[in-house]
Amino acid sequence: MSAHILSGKEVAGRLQQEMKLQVEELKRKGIIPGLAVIIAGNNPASRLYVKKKSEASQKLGIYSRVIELPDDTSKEQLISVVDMLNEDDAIDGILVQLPLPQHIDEREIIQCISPDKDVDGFHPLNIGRLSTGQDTFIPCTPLGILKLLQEYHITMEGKHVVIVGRSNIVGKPAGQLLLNEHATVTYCHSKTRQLAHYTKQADILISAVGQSRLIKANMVKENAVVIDVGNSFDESGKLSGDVDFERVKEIASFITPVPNGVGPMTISMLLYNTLKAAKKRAHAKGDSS
Ligand SMILES: Nc1nc2c(c(=O)[nH]1)N[C@@H](CN(C=O)c1ccc(C(=O)N[C@@H](CCC(=O)O)C(=O)O)cc1)CN2
Repeated sequence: MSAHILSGKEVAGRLQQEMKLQVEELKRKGIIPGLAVIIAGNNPASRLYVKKKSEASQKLGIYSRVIELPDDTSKEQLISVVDMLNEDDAIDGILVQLPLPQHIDEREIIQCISPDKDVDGFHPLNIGRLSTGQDTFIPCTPLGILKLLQEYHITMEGKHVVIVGRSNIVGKPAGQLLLNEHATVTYCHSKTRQLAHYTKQADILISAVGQSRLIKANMVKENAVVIDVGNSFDESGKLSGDVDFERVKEIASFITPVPNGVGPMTISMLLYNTLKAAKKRAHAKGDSS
């Protein structure tokens, strides 16, 4: 039997309808949630993602500011934009679209974002909070995966989750998050020997490497849940995930498609984190008045 499709598009749409009501409620209290996205350079994929973020924010009634900087922006210029946004009361969430141009060390920029406005959850303080199980901004893609699993009533406790990819954006925080949900987590990466040996053991397999159709049917256990975070292009230039979807769907119990699986959830969770930041502002305003 063919796997059930985990439709990120559908779930994200539902969550956004709920969040729209929450934005309206905040506005009634005099708070307009605000999100600033900084993009440096001309990476076409990054530009598309930023456009999606800005459009989705506006659709919900979130104030959206996109700051476009040239490819040769210096580290100092970028930091001064972040500093300015840290001080701006109209902005609840700040996001620096990654990757940055090669001459800039992402880590140096991310640690300048106020942890209270770090809606990507990439600041070292927020990473520490996640790893110690404290309330924090959880990186958008891992949080999107968690919400998607929850929406389809897929439990994580005691399951063996195998993550292929160890990026700071997806792989590492996804492992921390699912560990907090009491899963047993195995990380695989580009230096892992006999990848299939591990992937075949997964109850829940998450692939986040950006390599078109890396995960073949013979690498997946019968009835596994398969989450595809990949967004790359195949040899014919078609958008493709990390998973050989057509074959793997015959083996898996649940599977995310690409597009319309994890991608829309990433965008929704950015809105969720921005609302979380704005709610804190509303709370602080209420407390002081
Ligand atoms: N600062 C950040 N940078 C990056 C992040 C991030 O979370 N924060 N993640 C990725 C890119 N990303 C968001 O920024 C992202 C990737 C893919 C999608 C998406 O919706 N993909 C679609 C397919 C693309 C299309 O529509 O053509 C899908 O899978 O349905 C959204 C966001 C790296 N950088």
